[in-house]
Amino acid sequence: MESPVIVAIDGPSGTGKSSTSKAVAAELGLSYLDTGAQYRAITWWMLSNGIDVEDPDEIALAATKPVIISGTDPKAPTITVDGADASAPIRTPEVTAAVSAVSAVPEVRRRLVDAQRCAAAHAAQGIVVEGRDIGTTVLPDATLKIFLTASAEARAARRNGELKGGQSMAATQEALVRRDAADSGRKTSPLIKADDAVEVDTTGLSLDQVIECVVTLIEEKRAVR
Ligand SMILES: Nc1ncnc2c1ncn2[C@@H]1O[C@H](COP(=O)(O)OP(=O)(O)O)[C@@H](O)[C@H]1O
Ligand SMILES: Nc1ccn([C@@H]2O[C@H](COP(=O)(O)OP(=O)(O)O)[C@@H](O)[C@H]2O)c(=O)n1
Repeated sequence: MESPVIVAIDGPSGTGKSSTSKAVAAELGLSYLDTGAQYRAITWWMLSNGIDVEDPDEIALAATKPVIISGTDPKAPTITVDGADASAPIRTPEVTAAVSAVSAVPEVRRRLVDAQRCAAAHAAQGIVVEGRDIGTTVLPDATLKIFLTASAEARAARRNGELKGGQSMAATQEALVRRDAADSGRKTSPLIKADDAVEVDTTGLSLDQVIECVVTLIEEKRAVR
């Protein structure tokens, strides 16, 4: 019996991790886990409960309090916090501005990484897990590791497209680069390409081309197992 395929897709903001991961998982009948949504969810809980997100000690003390549950159907992924749907509030600018600080706290990472590994272990058909540290820390033995990249300009343009012009391109790019730096520069599980990850620069590619590329890489891996 072939063991389930485990795919790790990491990379900075706006490279296409979520869009690609969901589409690839749906096409191949795999589960899907958005680990960024989990970090956003715990950040939203902290903000909603008056935790000072500039105080790592206060964050650490509260790290295990919220119950965070991710649904892994790529066609309809879900995330709840203490039983309530959190899919909308976790995408607000307030959460986006605070998530890197909360995510840098080891106690936060420890509880979420345990949950991520558990989800991967229970995905009978296999799973695509996207984030910042999946290939390096969460699932180092993944069947295939992809590291998506793109120019800061392309990523800002894509993000701005999503924000429906809520802020200038320059402001979006500046916020993106700042968060990338925070994620890459932190001590615990920094954003970095795993040595055995396949890098895909998506700058000049359409989303469909990226999806096709990743599906092909997975099928090639499966063929030699
Ligand atoms: N290669 C691409 N070309 C054009 N648009 C893209 C590409 N990849 C993703 N997008 C779009 O950019 C936005 C951000 O993509 P997303 O998958 O959320 O990136 P990430 O999860 O890496 O932040 C979405 O609107 C998505 O449809
Ligand atoms: N595996 C992960 C995933 C996200 N994160 C943190 O969560 C934030 C939001 O992740 P996200 O994937 O929702 O962000 P985008 O790439 O969609 O902009 C990141 O900027 C990181 O600070 C992390 O630390 N580790």
